[in-house]
Amino acid sequence: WDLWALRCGFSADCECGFGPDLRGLECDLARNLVGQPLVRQQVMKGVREFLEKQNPVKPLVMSFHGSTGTGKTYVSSMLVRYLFQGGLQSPYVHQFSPIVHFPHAEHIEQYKENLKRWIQGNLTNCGRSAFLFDEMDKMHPGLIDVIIPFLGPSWVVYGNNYRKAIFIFISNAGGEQINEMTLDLWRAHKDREEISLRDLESAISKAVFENPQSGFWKSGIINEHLIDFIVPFLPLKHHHVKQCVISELGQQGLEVHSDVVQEVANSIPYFPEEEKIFSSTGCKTVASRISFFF
Ligand SMILES: Nc1ncnc2c1ncn2[C@@H]1O[C@H](COP(=O)(O)OP(=O)(O)OP(=O)(O)O)[C@@H](O)[C@H]1O
Repeated sequence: WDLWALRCGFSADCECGFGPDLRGLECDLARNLVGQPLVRQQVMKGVREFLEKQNPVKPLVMSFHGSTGTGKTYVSSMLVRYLFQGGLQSPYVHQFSPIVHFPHAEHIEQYKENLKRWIQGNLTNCGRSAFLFDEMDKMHPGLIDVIIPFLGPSWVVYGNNYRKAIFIFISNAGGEQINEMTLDLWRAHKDREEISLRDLESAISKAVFENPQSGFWKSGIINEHLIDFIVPFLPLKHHHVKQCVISELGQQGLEVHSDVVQEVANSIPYFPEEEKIFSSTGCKTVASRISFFF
């Protein structure tokens, strides 16, 4: 018996390699995701509520927003790892990156057709599929709206029930607004974690909808409220970066020396220019920087 067989043993859904381990996900997020309490809360709420329903009324649609290196890709891959056998390598988990899949603006009509067919084909193959759309801010505006029929509550689309699917959008759009609001809170001597989810959600929706550079520009996905959970990733502070350094040292099998931890964290740029409170690159460059200090 391997662990996966045990996890799947009693679940009818497991035929698509789908065997959710929500406890594992919750533990991993609590242990390893640094400085993102809203993310933990929103992701767990979203996935739990969705999976509790035998017959969900619509697919689960989550949109991750935040500036670079704050953990969006990290959380999305962790999430699919606890849902699908093989995680990102599962044949039922599909990733799209505009630079790779939709590079030329002049081919947008062809991309629309391909994307619609691709989603439809994969959902026909397995209703429990997951679709990850990376770098939504680099997506040509208008393209993403072809998937609207798959995101809503319709019973059937093109003859199939697609309401068990999971869609995740990832983007830097809205990151500036999140950082600005977090900074305002800091300036008001309030805790970073006191930030209001509701205020963030509306600032992010407005920012992505009104920005012509965003894949969600004037998108029906925003207008028709098809996103169930907007997940804001807050900028990380110096002590969060130190935690990333410690966990990266552990992963690389290196000894944790407090002076190295401090030096790596100090070597990263912080904003605003004067006060240097939040990391400009989150934890993104931590892994590559460690080698400079050994
Ligand atoms: N909040 C966090 N907690 C723990 N580790 C983190 C966190 N944020 C980032 N990291 C570390 O930094 C690496 C890079 O982060 P990640 O790729 O998730 O950033 P991102 O938000 O997707 O950035 P980008 O917008 O540039 O794609 C991760 O693989 C992880 O090791």
